[in-house]
Amino acid sequence: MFSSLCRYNAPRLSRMYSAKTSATCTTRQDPNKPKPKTAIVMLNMGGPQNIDQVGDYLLRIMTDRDMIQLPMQSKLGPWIASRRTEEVQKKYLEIGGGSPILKWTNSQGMLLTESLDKCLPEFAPHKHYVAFRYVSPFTEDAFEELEKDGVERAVIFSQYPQYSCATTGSSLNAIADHYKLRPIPRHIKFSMIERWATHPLLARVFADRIREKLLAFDEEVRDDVLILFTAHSLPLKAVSRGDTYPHEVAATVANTMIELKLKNPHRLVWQSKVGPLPWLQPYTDDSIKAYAKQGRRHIILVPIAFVNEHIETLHELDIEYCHDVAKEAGVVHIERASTPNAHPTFIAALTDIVKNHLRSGPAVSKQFLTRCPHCVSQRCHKSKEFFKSLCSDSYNTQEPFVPPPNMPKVIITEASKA
Ligand SMILES: C=CC1=C(C)c2cc3[nH]c(cc4nc(cc5[nH]c(cc1n2)c(C)c5CCC(=O)O)C(CCC(=O)O)=C4C)c(C)c3C=C
Ligand code: FES
Ligand SMILES: [Fe+2]
Repeated sequence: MFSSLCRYNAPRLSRMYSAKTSATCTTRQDPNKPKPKTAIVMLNMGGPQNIDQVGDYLLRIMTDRDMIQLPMQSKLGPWIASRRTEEVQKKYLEIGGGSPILKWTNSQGMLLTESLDKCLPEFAPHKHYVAFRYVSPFTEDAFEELEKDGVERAVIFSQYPQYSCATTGSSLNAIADHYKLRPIPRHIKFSMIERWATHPLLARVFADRIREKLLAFDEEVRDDVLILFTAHSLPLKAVSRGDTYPHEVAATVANTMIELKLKNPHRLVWQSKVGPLPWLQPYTDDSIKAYAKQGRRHIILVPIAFVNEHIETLHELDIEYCHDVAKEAGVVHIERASTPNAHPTFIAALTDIVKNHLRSGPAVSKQFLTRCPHCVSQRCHKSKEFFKSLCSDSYNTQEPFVPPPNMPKVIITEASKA
């Protein structure tokens, strides 16, 4: 049974976006909205909205030295990008013509700010700004827009739950670069949420997503289904440098298993390697094949480092692994857990994270200010100094993080079901 692919309808993009998309494209048009007081800047890498954007998107990724360091990068990066373009364009065509990441980020932003307006009236009105690293709406545009809107405070909120210097770190460096070229708006109080891998409601939403799919298995095998958590891999060079991403992903996995309260076996495996250098293993496709050989033929794949659907889930997991690889390996039944998307518990998680942050900070965490043990990048050093100064007026940067006393209360509103 290869039902993930059959049952899942890849969301079709309702319209093609122009080259430059507003950072607040779904909220900007409303003239009745009051002037925002608090900006929620949602950092992510972004994905191409149509296949014409794929070439430039890949070029930006492969030439970003925060993302990956290649030998002779100025030549090898563009070469890998152009060699990959046609193949990646085909994949985007197979999932509806582009990445749904903008659609999901906007839905999450709208639901989050609605919910914040209700529970934090002292900071309202809140407005979300989408800040993508490699495609429009770009990070720089989001900051220009929030300055124009005249906000009083801005929360820089990474949408990667687990921090990596390659992903969130790269977006933050782009903000530091942006303000090298223009005056820093000192009247705005800036602060940052750069990681939230261990938030209890994140584990709860992943556990819900797994339970949804466990029900599709026959009762006799349900307790033995192998839960295969899968995350985007990372070059081994970055792991050896001390990037925190692998252990933060493992922490989300552990919390999810605790929340599930099930005795099913589980493992963490890695997907989406790019380029010639060695990356963190075991790879997801190899693991499916190897487990099938060992006789483990009932599997759920759980994308644990993505909060919304995109090419890595809709194509790599659903089409390549759940369908092609699993079928060939003789897997009897494989399912793929949905990503959080607009699940009400996920919106409650985002709300709780921002609420705790705005109420008790810190504006910038000590964890962020500490570099990887083997980091030699002056860019990282300068960017951390920049954020220390940018966020210093907002709260006491020395204030320790106070985790919520108990499991936060989940207030489920009539948020749209994913
Ligand atoms: C070049 C090196 C890359 C590193 C390191 C890397 C880390 C990394 N990426 C994500 C999340 C996503 N990556 C996505 C696509 C994507 N990633 C890379 C390269 C690296 N990623 C490329 C070249 C691409 C484009 C697609 C492809 O060519 O295969 C996406 C999908 C975006 C979308 O379609 O909407 C996500 C999400 C994480 C979490 C991560 C970890 C450190
Ligand atoms: S590479 Fe991690 S802080 Fe520089
Ligand atoms: Fe990636």
